[in-house]
Amino acid sequence: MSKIRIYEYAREQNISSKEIIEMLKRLGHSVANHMSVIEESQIKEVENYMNQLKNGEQTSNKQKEVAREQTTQNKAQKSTNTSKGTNTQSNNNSNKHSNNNRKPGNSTNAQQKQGTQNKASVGTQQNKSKPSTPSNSKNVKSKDAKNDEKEFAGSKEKTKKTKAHDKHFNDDKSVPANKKRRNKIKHQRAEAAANQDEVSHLVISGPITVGELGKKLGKEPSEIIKKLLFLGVMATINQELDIDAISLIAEEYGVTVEEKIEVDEDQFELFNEEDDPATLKERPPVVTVMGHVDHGKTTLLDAIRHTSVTSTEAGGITQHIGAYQVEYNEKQITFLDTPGHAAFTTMRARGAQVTDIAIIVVAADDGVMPQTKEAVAHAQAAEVPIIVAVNKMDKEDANPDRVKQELTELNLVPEDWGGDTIFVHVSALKNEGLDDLMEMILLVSEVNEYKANPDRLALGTVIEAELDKGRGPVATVLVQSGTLQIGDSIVIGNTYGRVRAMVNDKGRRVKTAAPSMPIEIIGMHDVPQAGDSFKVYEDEKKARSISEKRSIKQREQELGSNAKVSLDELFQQIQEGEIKDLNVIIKGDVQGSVEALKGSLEKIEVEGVRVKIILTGVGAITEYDIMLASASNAIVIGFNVRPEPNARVTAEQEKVDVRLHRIIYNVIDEIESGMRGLLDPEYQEKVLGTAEVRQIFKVSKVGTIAGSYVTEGKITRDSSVRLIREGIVIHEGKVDVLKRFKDDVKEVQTNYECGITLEGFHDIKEGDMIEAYIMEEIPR
Ligand SMILES: Nc1nc2c(ncn2[C@@H]2O[C@H](COP(=O)(O)OP(=O)(O)OP(=O)(O)O)[C@@H](O)[C@H]2O)c(=O)[nH]1
Repeated sequence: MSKIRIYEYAREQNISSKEIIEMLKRLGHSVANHMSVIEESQIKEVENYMNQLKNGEQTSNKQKEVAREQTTQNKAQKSTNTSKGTNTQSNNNSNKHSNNNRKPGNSTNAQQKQGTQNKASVGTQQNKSKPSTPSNSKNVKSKDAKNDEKEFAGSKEKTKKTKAHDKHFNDDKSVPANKKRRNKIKHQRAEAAANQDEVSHLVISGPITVGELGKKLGKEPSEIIKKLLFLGVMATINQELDIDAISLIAEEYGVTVEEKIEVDEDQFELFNEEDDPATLKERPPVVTVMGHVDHGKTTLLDAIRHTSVTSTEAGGITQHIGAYQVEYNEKQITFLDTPGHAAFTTMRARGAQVTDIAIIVVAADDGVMPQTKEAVAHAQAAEVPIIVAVNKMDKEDANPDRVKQELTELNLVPEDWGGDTIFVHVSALKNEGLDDLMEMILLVSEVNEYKANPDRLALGTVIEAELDKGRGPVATVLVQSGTLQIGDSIVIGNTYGRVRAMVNDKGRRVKTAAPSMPIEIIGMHDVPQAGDSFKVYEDEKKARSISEKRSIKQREQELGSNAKVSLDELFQQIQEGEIKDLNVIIKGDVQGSVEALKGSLEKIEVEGVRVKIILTGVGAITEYDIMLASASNAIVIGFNVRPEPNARVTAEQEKVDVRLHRIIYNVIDEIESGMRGLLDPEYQEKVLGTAEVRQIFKVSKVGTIAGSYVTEGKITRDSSVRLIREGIVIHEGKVDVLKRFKDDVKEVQTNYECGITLEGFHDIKEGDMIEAYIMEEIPR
């Protein structure tokens, strides 16, 4: 064994990779992550370090022997306990005792193996293990704090030699041993008492580092580190401790800890301000209509609007904004008239859920089509109730049973077939079945009791927004809670302003907008984006400061974070418990391969993580696929297909991991490796550019020359290329010759024409796209 990756070594040693990384860092080696390779010499250093720690602990354990004897009986008794609560209480004891016979630092694994017995130990490094409850911790302290105080005294002698009072202790060699000990304890108590005067109660609002905790407790960080070590946690001064670890450490100093959950005022979309149930009033349901192209969405929405208009206010059918309300049986229903997918994808990707009910329109003469499947996937991913409108029932070849059959395969089982999905037969063209549909919407909404508090400052979501030449930034928003009023100071996305005017869906100016009401507003300083949240504040100054904070935060996030799942980080996220289902979207060239891939991927299960396929489809990867992936935290697999150009841009913006393959085995291997943390992340593909084949020249000795036009980036002589026909990869290989006019050239930039021949491949056609790429090493 000369070179080995950290996670492999960690596995061998039964220690977490994090702990090994931590040790290496302390030893002055810079390592990137669990995939980093370590040398044999480094391993030796780590082993020495572990031995030192082990010996150190054993020495201090000896010092504790007397104290331990007192608790031996307890231990024996406790080790036979099986109830979780009791074991939790014994946690500190068992931890310390087990320090005798295990390597330091392997606490995490050891704890995991011991099951609940050690579960409540300070799971700081993993940050996920459940804490002991405060009452348990108190019990821990009653017996163990005293031991720890002694042990702590021992450690202090070692770590704080330079401090004056400790020097005095150590130098005091003439004093007899017993007296020395007595002095020490006295000193310790005095110090503890002094500290208690200083601090007896801490208010913490989230994780803090070891150093910060030391400061708050008036203790040296090294003391805290030592204490953590005895609790089985290796920590550095800059390591963050969770609230449970903080409580345990603080309690050892007799300090109580209170966790104050600070609400990040500017991140208002992230938390729900709970309204008192008594203040909640019924609100109209918000409905989105989705379906395959030409299955009749627009006709259906028009018919619904018309029904409502003719029954309530003749004449005013002009729709001004992308959402409207209709009245039926004296109840209001809000319809979002944005392209169905956008309502789900763009908004969900931003964390906004505006739709209560999804209507999936399927033409009875055509059945389930690719966009029907997509629509169903979006609605299912958003977990909203679905009503199926089987449209075009007036047509002779209408076959509603086929629709039912096909939708059953997507887990939408009709009620009359024993399922719970409502199917309504309609003809949007002939205005038939609309009453049924409206009644079903009201029924679903009655069952789900959609409610909001109208008597508060409003909050909601932007449906669409634009810059109007005359009026400035204009946004159509949906009020989701509270009542929006003219003059309100509003933060909307990253901009703010004062609501100067509001126009409703009938084009009328209004002064207030209640929950579920779509409204067009003007008065913002900038144009927000669809899916942005808005919130009203008491005054404009506050709104302005909140919006500034939001802008800064967003910029920081854009710069530094990648919160989405990527295969490279998957293993880490699985280990940290962030992922249980790996959501995957598969797009492929033919249905057969998509199905085969789906079947194989669903069989993979690693460390309790399953692959969950949320959408499959045939054809190029579209922007909608990317937005769905972004909204559902999924990765996208393209099998023999490529992303459309705007999909590629969106994937970069949304930081969606798109994996493109031509061999099923490679896909399976890659996903499985990612899940096991074995992915080799050293190389990644970088697309250089794309050229469109505009003319074909067949030359007898040369073969097919593709007269091409570089539409994006550049094509280089030494790049690898893919030939793409209608979104499907026909060939992968190398450029043979690259020419501008008669000259061989090294590269051709955007907006230039060129002649390209491919190595060993001549079946090029006009309209094909040539994508050039290189394999690039990922900097570590
Ligand atoms: N026979 C019949 N035709 C219908 C019905 N509903 C819609 N159509 C026709 O189907 C065609 C497509 O309808 P649209 O409402 O434009 O379909 P869509 O789903 O909105 O289509 P896109 O907006 O392009 O996505 C039009 O010619 C409609 O007249 C129906 O109930 N019966």
